[in-house]
Amino acid sequence: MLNGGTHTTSATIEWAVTETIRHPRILEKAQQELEAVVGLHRRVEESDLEKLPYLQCIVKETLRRHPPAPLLVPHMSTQACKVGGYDVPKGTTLFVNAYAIGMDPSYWENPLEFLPERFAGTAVDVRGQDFELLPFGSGRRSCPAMTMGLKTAQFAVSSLIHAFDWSAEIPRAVKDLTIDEGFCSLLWPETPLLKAVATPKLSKDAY
Ligand code: HEM
Repeated sequence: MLNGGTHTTSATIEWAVTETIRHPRILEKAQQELEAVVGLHRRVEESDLEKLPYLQCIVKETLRRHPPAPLLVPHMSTQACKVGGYDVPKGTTLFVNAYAIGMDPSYWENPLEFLPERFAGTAVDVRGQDFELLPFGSGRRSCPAMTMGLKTAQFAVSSLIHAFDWSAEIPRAVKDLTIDEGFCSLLWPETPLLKAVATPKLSKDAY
């Protein structure tokens, strides 16, 4: 429970903040939404999250582009079945490649691109009902804490980009920042992605 809940959530937060800082256009759009909903005189509260659709798109896109558990956890077939024309005997260990599903160009246009807008105005969600996007798995053994994971990630990401302006530390240019992925059952940033510089942007009494 502790392992499954901590690294998955922290990887989501790290990827989301990194992608947002790498794309100044996305950072600016998210900050505009936050300023309109929350303002500059207090910090984000949990009750604000549902009023932040663009922020929700950023977290969804993060879970598509960098799913923290790209192969979910191993499953086992409880009975013999056929999948995609292949016979799967009872008792077979099965891996679901959620990473490949989220990158499938027949479902996702320009899948390598980090583009939160692709979720605007669509009903596609991350909760296991839409099979083109399965960062939490699906069915009986899907993540039992997906709501908690989502809310925690949304809260942390929105708090960080609302309370601070972000820039990448000179001399590394923003465009050169690597997003190489490391994999050891979970999908991690291969190298520390950013030495980011945070500049407070709220009124002093908000901190
Ligand atoms: C963004 C955050 C999270 C992501 C992306 C995530 C993802 C996943 C995935 C992919 C699975 C396996 C599903 C499958 O194989 O079908 C899983 C299972 C699980 N997760 Fe999460 N998770 C997150 C947060 C959490 C949190 C916060 C907790 C606990 C507080 C948690 C507890 C668990 C547990 C206990 C299981 C095993 C369920 C079972 O075997 O029946 N997860 N999670």
